[in-house]
Amino acid sequence: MASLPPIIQSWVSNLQYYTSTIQSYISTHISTQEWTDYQPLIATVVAVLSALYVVLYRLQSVKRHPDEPPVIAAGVPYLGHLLGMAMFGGRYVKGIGLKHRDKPVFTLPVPFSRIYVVTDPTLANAVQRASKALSFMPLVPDITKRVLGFDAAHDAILRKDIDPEPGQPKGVLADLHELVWSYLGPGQTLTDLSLRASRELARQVNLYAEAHDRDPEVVSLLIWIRHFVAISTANFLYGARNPLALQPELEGSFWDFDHGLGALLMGIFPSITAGKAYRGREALATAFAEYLEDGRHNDEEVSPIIRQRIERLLQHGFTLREASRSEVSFLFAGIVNTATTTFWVVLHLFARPDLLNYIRAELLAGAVTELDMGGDKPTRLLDQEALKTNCPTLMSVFRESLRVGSDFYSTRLVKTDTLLSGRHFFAKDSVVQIAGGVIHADTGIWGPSADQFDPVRFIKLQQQSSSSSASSSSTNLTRESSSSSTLSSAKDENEKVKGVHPAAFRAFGGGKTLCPGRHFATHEILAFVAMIVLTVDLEAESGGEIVVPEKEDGVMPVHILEPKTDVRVKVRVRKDGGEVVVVR
Ligand code: HEM
Repeated sequence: MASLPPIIQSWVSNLQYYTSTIQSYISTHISTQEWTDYQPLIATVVAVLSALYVVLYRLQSVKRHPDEPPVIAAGVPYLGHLLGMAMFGGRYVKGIGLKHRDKPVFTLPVPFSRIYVVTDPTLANAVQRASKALSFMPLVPDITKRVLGFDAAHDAILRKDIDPEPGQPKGVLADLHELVWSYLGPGQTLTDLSLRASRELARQVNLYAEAHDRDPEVVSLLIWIRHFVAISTANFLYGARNPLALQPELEGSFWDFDHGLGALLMGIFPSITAGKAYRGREALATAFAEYLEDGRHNDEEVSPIIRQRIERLLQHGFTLREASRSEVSFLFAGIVNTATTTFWVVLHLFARPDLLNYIRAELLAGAVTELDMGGDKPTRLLDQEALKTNCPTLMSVFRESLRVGSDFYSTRLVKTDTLLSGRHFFAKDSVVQIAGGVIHADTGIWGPSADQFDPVRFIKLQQQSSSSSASSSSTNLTRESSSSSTLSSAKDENEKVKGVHPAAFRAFGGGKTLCPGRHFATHEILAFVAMIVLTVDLEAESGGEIVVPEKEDGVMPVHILEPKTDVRVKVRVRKDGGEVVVVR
C-alpha cells in the first residue's frame, strides 16, 4: 500500500473503514440466514457504486482540450472542490495552489463547468488584458441580486448593455463604473474627497481624545477602528443627515450584513439561512430609501459623487427606493476594506514598539508640524499629501499589511473559448480566478520570508530594484515589471513600486475591475493611522505585549481578512496628543 499514490491509499483505507463498520452492523442486527440472502444484492450495489465512482473520478480529469490547464481531481468527483470551498472558504483553493506551485494555472472540475485558477502574476496580467473574452461583468447581476436583493424590474435594468465595447451604448453598471473612475482617479475631485474624509476622521479622533483624555478605556481594536471609519465615511459621503447618523443602531446592521455576505451569496432562502445579514441589509436599504425619498442627498454637504450616482441611476430607470440598494453597496465599498486595513496597520505598529517610535519620528520629520498654541498639548498640522512621499516606512507597513491581509480572488467569466497566451485553453462559460492569496504567499515572488510580516519589505524591494537596475543586471521581478510597463494598469501607484511585479500585488484586484478607490483609500488610511499614532498609546488589555493573531482565512475572502481572535487593548490618550488639523 505504501507504493500506491496517496489518493488511492486514502480510498483503500476509507473502504476498509466502511466495510468493517457495515460488517459489525450486520453481525449485530442481521441473522446469518438473512445475511446469506442479502449478500449478492449488497455485493452488486457495492460493485456498481465503486465502478461509478471510478468512472466519475476519471471523467472529471478528462481535459476538454489538449491545452486545458492540468486538472486537479476532487476526492468526491465534481462536488469535492465546491464542498471544500463551502467548508474551508478561501483557504481551500489557496492550499491547492500552494501545493502545486509548479503549475501557473490549473483546472478544478465542478458540475457542468470548470474553475481555472491562475497563480502566476504574468498569467494574471494576461487574464486581465484579455478583457473581451474574460470578463467579470456578466457575473455581476447574479451577485448583486443575491447580495443586495434587487427586484426583478431593476435586475433587468442592471443586465442591459452590461459589458459594452468602446462606442456601444452603456448600461447602468458601465455608466456608474465610468463615473466612479473619473471621480476617484488622480485629480481635484480625488484631492477634495480625500481632504473631506481626513478632516472628518480628524474631527472624530479629536472628539475621542477630548472625551477620554483622563479616562483610558479597554476596547476591541477592530470594533474601535471600524466605528470611526463607518461613521466618518457615512458623514463625508452622505452628509450629517445620513442614515447611520440618524439611526446609530444601523451600524450594527451594517456589520451583520458584512459578516453574512458569503451566506447571502449562496442565495438559498437567504431570509432563513442568512437571517442576520438579510435583516441588516433590509434595515439599511429601508433607511437609505427614506434618505433618498426625503431628498437628503441634495443637502449641500453631501459629496457630489453621491448626487451624480443617484442622477445616473434615475436616468437608467431606477426608482429612488431601489437606488437605496446601490448606495448600500457603495457605502460598503467605502468602509469595509478601509476599516480592516487600518486595523492591521495599527496593530502591526503597536505590536512593535521600536517600529512605532520610528514611525512617529518619520511622521514628525516628514508630514506633521507641531504648533504651540499656548495649551498644554501641541496642535499637530498633518499634511496628508506628504504622507505618501515623505513617510516611506509607513507606506511600506501599509502595503505589507495589504499583502499579508488580502487573499482576494479576481474572478472572470469565460465568454468564448480562449487560448490564453497561445498556451492555456479556457472553455466557454467556465470561471477564471486569479488567486491573490497564493500569489501573495509565493516565495518565488516575495522571497523566503513570504509567510512573515516584514514592515520594510517594500522599501527593500525598491532598493534592490534600484541597485540592480543601476548595475543593469535586472532581477526577474524587475524584468517583469519593465516588460509590462506599457499596460494601462501600470499607471497605478502600487504598480509603480519598483521591484514588484505589476500583477503580484493583488489587494486592489487588477485590470478592468481594479479598485477605483485605491488612491483615495491610501490617502485616508495613511492619514487615519497617523492620527491614531500621534494621539493615543495602546497596551494589551492584560498589560503585556500586543500580540498579532493570524487572519481568519476560513471564509470567502471578499475583502481584507479579519483576525482569527479578538484583539483587546487599553487606549490611553497621549500626554502630548493634542488636536490634529489636516492642512492639505
Ligand atoms: C484598503 C482599502 C481598499 C481595498 C483593499 C479595496 C479593494 C478592492 C477590490 C479587491 C475590489 C475588486 C477588484 C476586482 O474585482 O478585481 C474593489 C472594488 C471596488 N472598490 Fe475598493 N478597496 C478599498 C477601498 C475602497 C474605497 C475607499 C472605495 C470608495 C470610496 C472603493 C470603491 C470600490 C468600488 C466602487 C469597487 C467596484 C469597482 C467596479 O466594479 O467597477 N474601494 N476594491
